[in-house]
Amino acid sequence: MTTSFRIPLYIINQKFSTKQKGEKAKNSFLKLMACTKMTFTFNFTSRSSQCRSSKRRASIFSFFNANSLRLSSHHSHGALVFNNVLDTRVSRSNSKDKNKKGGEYCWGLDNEKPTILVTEKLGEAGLVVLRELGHVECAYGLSPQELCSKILDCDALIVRSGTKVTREVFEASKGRLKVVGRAGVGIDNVDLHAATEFGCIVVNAPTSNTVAAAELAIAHLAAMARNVAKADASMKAGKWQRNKYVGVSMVGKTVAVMGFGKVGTEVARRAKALGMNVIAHDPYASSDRASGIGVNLVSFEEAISSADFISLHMPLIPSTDKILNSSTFAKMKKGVRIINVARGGVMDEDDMVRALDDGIVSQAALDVFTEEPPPKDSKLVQHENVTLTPHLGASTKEAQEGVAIEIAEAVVGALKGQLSATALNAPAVPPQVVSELAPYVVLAEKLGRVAVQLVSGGGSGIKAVKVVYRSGRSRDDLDTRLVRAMIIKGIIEPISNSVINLVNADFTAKGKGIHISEERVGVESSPEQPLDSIQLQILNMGSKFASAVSEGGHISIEGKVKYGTPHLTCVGSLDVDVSLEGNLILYRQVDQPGMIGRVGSILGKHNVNVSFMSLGRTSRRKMAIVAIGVDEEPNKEALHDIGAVPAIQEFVFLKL
Ligand SMILES: NC(=O)c1ccc[n+]([C@@H]2O[C@H](COP(=O)([O-])OP(=O)(O)OC[C@H]3O[C@@H](n4cnc5c(N)ncnc54)[C@H](O)[C@@H]3O)[C@@H](O)[C@H]2O)c1
Ligand SMILES: O=C(O)[C@H](O)COP(=O)(O)O
Repeated sequence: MTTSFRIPLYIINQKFSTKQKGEKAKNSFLKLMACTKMTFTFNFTSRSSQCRSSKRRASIFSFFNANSLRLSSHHSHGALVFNNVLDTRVSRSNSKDKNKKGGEYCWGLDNEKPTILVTEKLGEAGLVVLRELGHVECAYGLSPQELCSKILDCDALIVRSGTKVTREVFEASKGRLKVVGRAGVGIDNVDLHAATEFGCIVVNAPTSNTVAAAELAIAHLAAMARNVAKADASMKAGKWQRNKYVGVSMVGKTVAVMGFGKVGTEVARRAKALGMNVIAHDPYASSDRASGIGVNLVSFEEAISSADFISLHMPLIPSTDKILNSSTFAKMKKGVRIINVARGGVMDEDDMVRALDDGIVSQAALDVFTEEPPPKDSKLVQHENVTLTPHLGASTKEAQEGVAIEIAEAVVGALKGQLSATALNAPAVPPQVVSELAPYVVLAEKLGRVAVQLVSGGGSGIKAVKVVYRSGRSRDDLDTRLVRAMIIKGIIEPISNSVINLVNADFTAKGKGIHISEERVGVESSPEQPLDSIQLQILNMGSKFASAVSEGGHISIEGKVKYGTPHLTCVGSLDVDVSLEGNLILYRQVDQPGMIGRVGSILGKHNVNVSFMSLGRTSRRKMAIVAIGVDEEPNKEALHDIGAVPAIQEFVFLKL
């Protein structure tokens, strides 16, 4: 059931700052209806239980909180600060709602619902979440060519393990694809590198199928030990072969869990409960965590050579590709039994057939294969000592319901510009960090834009950028990744056709040969605010506005956040104070009376509205830098007239 209610908001320069949840959160919203200025529409879906819908309401509420969402009557500023990070927008809706009064806004991407393509079966609960936000198209069994042609019209793609999301898919999307959601854990079918390059965030659903996969591993282990599948087939063939299918006991046997992550840990717990001696190998797991559940972490060699059963639970990555091969099989105990519910690629399947034929491996139980489905005549598939399931590890009703919701919420969050905790190619920035850095993110991008326009001959030759953060916070209490990404966006976007976001910022800067260095300078300021100022230096480049070059010889500008808005506070070595909004004229003049009136009247004559003005000077009647904010872009004649004022020695017009 979907309930929909409209929440008018009147929130000016004020943060939501409550931790209320559920009904309380709803009531808070409703109270705000009393002082309506604008109408915002949110759809809350009430699923199986009240708890679920409360959770959803609370999550939307915390979304506001997390993004320091301040909606003012200027709708352009109503766009979430975070839009700058992943490039989604909250914009004026084309709603045909007859009851609407005044401007109505709703979540959306440039006035349109996003299109979400689902290429493999996804639980209905997930589809419901997705449909709240966008158009959902389920198209199963697409060929690579069909996927490439469809992707052009899609903002998000949701896959399981059966869809190969290759570089070609990202290329074909021509930048429209903003998020790939993997409804499950393994992302070996997604070209992460290409996704990052194209600024597409990849999220997965890592937790919901853990138990299902562990249960299948244990089911395979027990069924293999007791010949369940073979005995079943034999009986169905009309036989009664009690002596032929004598199995082996599990109690007291050693099982080596290879990969002590989420699934491996759950397998270990269950194997312990079966009375098995559990050892594990995982180069990255902590021995404390292992010993906490009675598991001994051992080396790879020890694990494979001492185990009666080996259960594989590592990801398929270059270092695990064919990690089981003829040389490792040779080190195993004769008669070892192997279970693989991880990925087919972690073992060499031809070598496995040989190890089975040689009796090194007495039995294998496999859920995953190098090629899925494997060829029908595969020797491995046909081997009498191999038991198979068609990649069913995650296939329980419960896991699929959980995975569907988990991935749908991650994809919806990413489409709204939120960073997902399960993002695989973007830094996981905690919501509170996003929240407090929100105004600095805007400042950072504006500083980048200003700086690049000050470079003479365009900014394409920029090779080195230095960012100096002044902060009253302790050294390890400042996460600059968001801010750095937005500086890169500000510098690169005006001089290229790249679209930069948090996913691809560092990658793009590197690709363009721009080295970004960062420095932290401790200052006496309230640790409440994460940053006192951001200074941006473009190194080793000439400037078209010589006054922007600092004593150190670099183009240098500095900015601060004041009253929640970004301000330019220093150009070169001179202090100014202008709000970074609209467009900016910077000029250097001889400090003398009448200059402000003179320039002001030129702008007035050309119908250019001045929004603010600031002057910084070396000393009385010497030299001054003036920054003038203008709402409109002055025409050539106006700029010429300003340049012709005798006391103005140089000037530059900057678009923010
Ligand atoms: N068959 C299925 O349907 C199914 C279901 C869920 C997960 N899986 C697969 O199971 C595997 C594990 O999933 P998870 O959720 O536990 O992932 P996870 O990331 O929680 O755990 C993987 C573990 O492997 C470890 N590892 C990395 N390199 C290793 C190496 N060389 N040797 C040993 N360990 C190594 C990692 O440190 C990590 O602890 C993945 O391949 C996943 O795709 C399959
Ligand atoms: O990595 C996973 O999550 C599992 O292999 C499940 O894959 P599936 O979604 O294709 O069932």
